[in-house]
Amino acid sequence: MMLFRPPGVYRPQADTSLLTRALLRSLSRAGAPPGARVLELGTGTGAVALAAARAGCQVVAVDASSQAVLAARVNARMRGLPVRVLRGDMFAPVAGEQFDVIVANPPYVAGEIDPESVRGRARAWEAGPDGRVLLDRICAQAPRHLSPSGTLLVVHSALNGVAATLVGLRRAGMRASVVARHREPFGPVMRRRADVLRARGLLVDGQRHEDLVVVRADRMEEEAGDERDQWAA
Ligand SMILES: C[S@@+](CC[C@H](N)C(=O)[O-])C[C@H]1O[C@@H](n2cnc3c(N)ncnc32)[C@H](O)[C@@H]1O
Repeated sequence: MMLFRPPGVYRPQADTSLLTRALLRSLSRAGAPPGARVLELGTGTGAVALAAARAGCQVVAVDASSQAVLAARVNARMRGLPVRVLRGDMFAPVAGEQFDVIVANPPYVAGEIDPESVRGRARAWEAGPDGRVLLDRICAQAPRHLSPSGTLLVVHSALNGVAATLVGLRRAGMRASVVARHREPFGPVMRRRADVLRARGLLVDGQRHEDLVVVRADRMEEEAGDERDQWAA
């Protein structure tokens, strides 16, 4: 069945499928909680959230765009899948809630436009000077929305700095690593922006591809807590 996608809503792309595959792999691992509570940040058409619901998870999907919220609700209803779709800024609509898995394919294209002020289709990709405005918020805030053994899966371009994501997550008390990587030719947005990014040293001459990465981070506050207790004793 085709996805309903009103104008301005992100068309699922290579980053969407890379993240979906990583999520399904993670859900099928031994020890993954059956009927896991899954949160998707920035759901767009809901493609990733639908895959989680199909796998038997209890799914909440959030997006800042009213058109995306409409699309995700319609797509879930057309398939008879129970996805709770909420409109709002990142974690705000789920304040105080915890999840076993959080997934995100956030905006991550570097540019001069302030992502907080952008509206329309560009909201799917505009992510500030180094493309990390939303990524850094996710790294910092995910731990408090994860259950004690919860997992974050976030996809972005290696151009945003994989080390920055790993360091940000480790600083937030998570065990983090790259679990998937895929080389993709630039899409239309990156082709238009390549000259600007090259001038700022973010691309090498002639580069027309980017590596997409999925970073997985597991909460380890229990272990950290145990260690702290040991030292305190
Ligand atoms: C790259 S698209 C990904 C869409 C979908 N998850 C997919 O993979 O096909 C990023 C999504 O994040 C949403 N978004 C942007 N800023 C947001 C924010 N502050 N809070 C929640 N969603 C946001 C956009 O509207 C867009 O739907």
